[in-house]
Amino acid sequence: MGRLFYLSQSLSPVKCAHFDAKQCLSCRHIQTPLAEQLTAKSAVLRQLLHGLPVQEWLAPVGGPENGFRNKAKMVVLGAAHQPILGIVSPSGEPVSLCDCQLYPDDMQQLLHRLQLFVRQAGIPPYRVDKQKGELKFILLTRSRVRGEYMLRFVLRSTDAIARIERELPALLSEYPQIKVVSVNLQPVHMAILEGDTEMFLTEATRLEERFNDVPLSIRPKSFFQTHPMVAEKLYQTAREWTAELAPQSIWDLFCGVGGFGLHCASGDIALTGIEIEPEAIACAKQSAEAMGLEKVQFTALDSTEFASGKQAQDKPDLIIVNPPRRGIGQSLCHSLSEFAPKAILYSSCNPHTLASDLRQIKGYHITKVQLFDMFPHTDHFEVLTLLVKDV
Ligand SMILES: C[S@@+](CC[C@H](N)C(=O)[O-])C[C@H]1O[C@@H](n2cnc3c(N)ncnc32)[C@H](O)[C@@H]1O
Ligand code: SF4
Repeated sequence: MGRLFYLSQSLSPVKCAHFDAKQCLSCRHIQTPLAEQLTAKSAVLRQLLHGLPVQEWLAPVGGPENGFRNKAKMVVLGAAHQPILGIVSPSGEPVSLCDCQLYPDDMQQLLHRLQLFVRQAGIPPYRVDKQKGELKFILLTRSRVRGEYMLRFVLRSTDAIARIERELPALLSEYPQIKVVSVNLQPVHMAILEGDTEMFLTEATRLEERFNDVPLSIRPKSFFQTHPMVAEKLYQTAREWTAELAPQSIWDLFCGVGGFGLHCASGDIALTGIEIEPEAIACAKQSAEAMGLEKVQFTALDSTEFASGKQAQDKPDLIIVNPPRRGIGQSLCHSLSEFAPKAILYSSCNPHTLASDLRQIKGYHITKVQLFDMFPHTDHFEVLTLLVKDV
């Protein structure tokens, strides 16, 4: 593999007091310098793709070692008079992670302020053991381009909404960069993070983001990449590889809010984006409109059904797939082999399912593989792979 490419170089490990105290073990490799982590990830990837001929291994792409993460999912713990936003440690104690260094400084500051907000509003944290209390999680997402926030309260019932609304004006005047506030109702006593009902407490319902020159939107239920700096490079790379192929038409399957397709499309290229979550599709449509793209169609559908259904008759030159961790599976691998587009661009956050899917797609050879370090300090990473049809 070529030289590592970093936005910032670091040879010494990052220190995290919570990790050292065994309070939070999420970053299991945080004591290893980032460059070494990436070398180890590259070795894992090579091992998993062993036996698959790869023409070119490109240099892995990394970012800064902290301050990169745009999304915080905080469990609300403690009591109404002393709430804690964080996690339950492996030894069972509540730990505040408002100072987690993965978040930018301004986000850490806001998390501390939100801890105070919960206290001032007097909202009782939900107690899993007693099945009592109201506030389960606080979800905070930051748009990098504008430094703006989407704040979501996950509540057991509507009982605490009046208390949130009472304290909200003071919070919003102190933090005008909070643009979207909503309540998500999750009434079930289960480990799931959020429920179906979303109630907005602000007029705005989406956060504006921009990667490279592409405007993107973040809505409560739309998937969005959590490492903007590396995601931006991932999309840009997909765009450059696509330009070399000069396709007339593209499918972007599992398109989310459209990041890949919108980077790769242009006025001349027809783009079809397919995604299961309607909120994400609404965002993608809005971005396409803002970009003035006309030959674009985004539809909320199951990707596998779409690819195996009648609508699949107009076969594209390029199919982009960016599935969840489970991969695309046998049926979609089969459909891709049958459609036989000129090329397939597969971006994966799980190299295990990627390796098994690649072995099931027939009639293609892998021309490029590049690792993107989207999840520093963990075992996870993103991989972009280009498959070109055999002649
Ligand atoms: C890893 S995310 C990628 C999203 C997008 N490509 C991006 O770059 O942000 C996977 C996406 O697949 C969507 N998804 C999950 N199952 C799906 C299915 N069966 N058909 C279509 N989309 C699905 C999820 O909602 C999610 O938006
Ligand atoms: S998630 Fe934050 S607090 Fe936990 S180990 Fe990583 S850096 Fe430390």
